[in-house]
Amino acid sequence: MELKIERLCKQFKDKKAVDDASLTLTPGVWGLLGANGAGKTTLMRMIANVMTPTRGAVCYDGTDIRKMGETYRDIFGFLPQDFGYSRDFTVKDYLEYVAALKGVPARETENKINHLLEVLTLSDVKRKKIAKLSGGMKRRVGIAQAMLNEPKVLVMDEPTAGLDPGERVRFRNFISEFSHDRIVLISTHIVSDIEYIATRNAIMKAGKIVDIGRTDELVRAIEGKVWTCTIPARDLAGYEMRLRIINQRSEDNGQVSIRYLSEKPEISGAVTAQPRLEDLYLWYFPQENTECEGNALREGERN
Ligand SMILES: Nc1ncnc2c1ncn2[C@@H]1O[C@H](COP(=O)(O)OP(=O)(O)OP(=O)(O)O)[C@@H](O)[C@H]1O
Repeated sequence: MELKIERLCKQFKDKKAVDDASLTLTPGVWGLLGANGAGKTTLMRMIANVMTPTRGAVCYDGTDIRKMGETYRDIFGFLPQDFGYSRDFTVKDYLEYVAALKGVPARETENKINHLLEVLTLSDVKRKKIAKLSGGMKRRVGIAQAMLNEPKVLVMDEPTAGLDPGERVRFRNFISEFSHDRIVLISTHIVSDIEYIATRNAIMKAGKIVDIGRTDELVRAIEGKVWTCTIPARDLAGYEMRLRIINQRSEDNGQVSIRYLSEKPEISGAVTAQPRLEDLYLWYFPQENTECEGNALREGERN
């Protein structure tokens, strides 16, 4: 099974949102990484067949998805950045409605919904209106609707946005299991969410796919460029001006341990560290601030 993205382009007036992107997705979890505006959402919408490419094609096992019609809908699941629902829908009503739209056989619907509600810890709110749920719960309802038809190809745009650390860990385990024999494409700003589960990654910059590979292959590009050391806290501001500091942690005695990207050690006593996907991301996108939920989770997981 493969989903082949062939020289895909999307032009919005004078903006090339996706520029000649080619990528062959095979079973497993794929991370789609890119800064804001890189073109991830536009690419995913074309893969979901809800946006027409200006040029190029997406082919599922050799057939253009635009020619597949309902057959593609049956094997495809999509979590858009904002999924639409009527304000009056309860979680259960909404999932039943989506199941019917997706042609899930009526006799299987209840079991499938209950299973997803349980795994996504939504069982307690199944009779609540979606509009009244927290952001993280709404996101999980979105994940459930995308997975109702047990899709062969599952595309999720920022699925972990708004999930708390525990929910993210459960999500990752669930997706890892689910991805066996299926293609799962996930875009996220929380790099650590992808790092743990992605079989492969595609990196997108200014509409182009600039790198594709397994995490260990990709991070080889910055081998010897990630450093760690401990410095006096009072010197931190000075180093922040000169170095690309990825992470910092206050230690006892007014010290701070830092992790930074540099061609050379720059600070005496610094040692090289094993590069991670987040380091690579910051190498590609130096202006991005990844000081977000993902870092908090990673620190917790290290301890
Ligand atoms: N309908 C549209 N009309 C005009 N420009 C658009 C449209 N949709 C997206 N763009 C532009 O295309 C570029 C890529 O946008 P896109 O939303 O695909 O990026 P992204 O990587 O998903 O970013 P984010 O992470 O912020 O969602 C951006 O410059 C965006 O402003």
